[in-house]
Amino acid sequence: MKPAVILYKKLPDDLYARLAEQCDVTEISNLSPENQQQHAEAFRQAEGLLGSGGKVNGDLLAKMPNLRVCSSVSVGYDNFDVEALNQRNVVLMHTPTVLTETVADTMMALVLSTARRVPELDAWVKAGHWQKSIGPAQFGIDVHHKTLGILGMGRIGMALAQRAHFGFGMNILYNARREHDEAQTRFGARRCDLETLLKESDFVCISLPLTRETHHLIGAAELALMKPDAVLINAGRGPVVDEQALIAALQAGKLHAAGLDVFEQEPVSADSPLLSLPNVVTLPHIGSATHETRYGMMQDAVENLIAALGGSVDKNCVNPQALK
Ligand SMILES: NC(=O)C1=CN([C@@H]2O[C@H](COP(=O)(O)OP(=O)(O)OC[C@H]3O[C@@H](n4cnc5c(N)ncnc54)[C@H](OP(=O)(O)O)[C@@H]3O)[C@@H](O)[C@H]2O)C=CC1
Ligand SMILES: O=CC(=O)O
Repeated sequence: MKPAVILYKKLPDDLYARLAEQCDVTEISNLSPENQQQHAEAFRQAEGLLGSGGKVNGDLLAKMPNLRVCSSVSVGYDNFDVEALNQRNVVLMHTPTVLTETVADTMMALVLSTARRVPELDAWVKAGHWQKSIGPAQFGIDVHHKTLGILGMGRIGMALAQRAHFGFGMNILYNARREHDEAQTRFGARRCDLETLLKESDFVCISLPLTRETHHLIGAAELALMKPDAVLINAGRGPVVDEQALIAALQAGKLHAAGLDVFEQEPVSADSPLLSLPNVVTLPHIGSATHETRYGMMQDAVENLIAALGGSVDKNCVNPQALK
């Protein structure tokens, strides 16, 4: 008999067919309480869960007594209560690697668009303000040969360092829990403490996961350490930055600009002051959102689920120790 799975994400037809060949699929739009109630029996039967967005915690696990594998279409897994999964011996699979280069591209796009004011000046031209030669009021700041500080020198941090070092001749600083020799060898990157990185960087780029340790890691005190002409880029998770403190720092002119792909609340509220600050570039959490990469993530998530249901967790597994 095929294992029963709940699918809470729309898949392309070919990937759906691949999943349905191996599993008995119940497809729902999301993990809302209404869907959980309406499909209570499917949740009770399910051995697998595949999708992205929505909390997977003790409450949901209580409704899924047969669950063995969760497969997330994301690399970040802060939506999952990993301790609760471990207690229940539920394996969690995710999609690192396939999205790394694309997310680094997004971060570099935020670096360039904040520094050179691309969205702001695009709106200015389209509004008909370009009536004569531009002057200092339209100038930006250089990116090349500046110092780029990376918080979280993992897969994405390394791919960003590669772009910044080889493409833009930038000096690289980083902060991570451990030394990354490869970053030193390939990009001449220097590991430093958070305070030094914030004080010395022209661009502070966050590619950290959201954990108890990283929640509000960047608050008012940390923002105050940054140079007044520095730029903050966040493509990790919104709550790594205390958003109210960031708004206050930007409104007080203590930072040059910010480039944000992630927010404390997503979608960001339409009345957030971040949306009316001209020196803030906002994106709707599109780090990995290209056709090719999103397809690759969904493909990996399907294969991860099938492999883990079959007892194989050799790659892309967050908690292999949970396998019984
Ligand atoms: N905006 C978007 O669309 C996307 C956002 N992301 C976010 O990016 C995150 C990183 O992804 P990825 O690079 O693949 O993950 P990795 O696990 O490869 O890298 C994470 C890095 O963060 C560091 N880190 C973790 N906790 C701390 C801490 N407390 N203090 C200092 N450093 C810490 C790790 O340090 P060490 O090396 O020492 O272990 C590691 O260098 C994801 O978790 C997700 O939240 C990912 C994809 C898309
Ligand atoms: O935010 C996206 C992810 O893959 O994590």
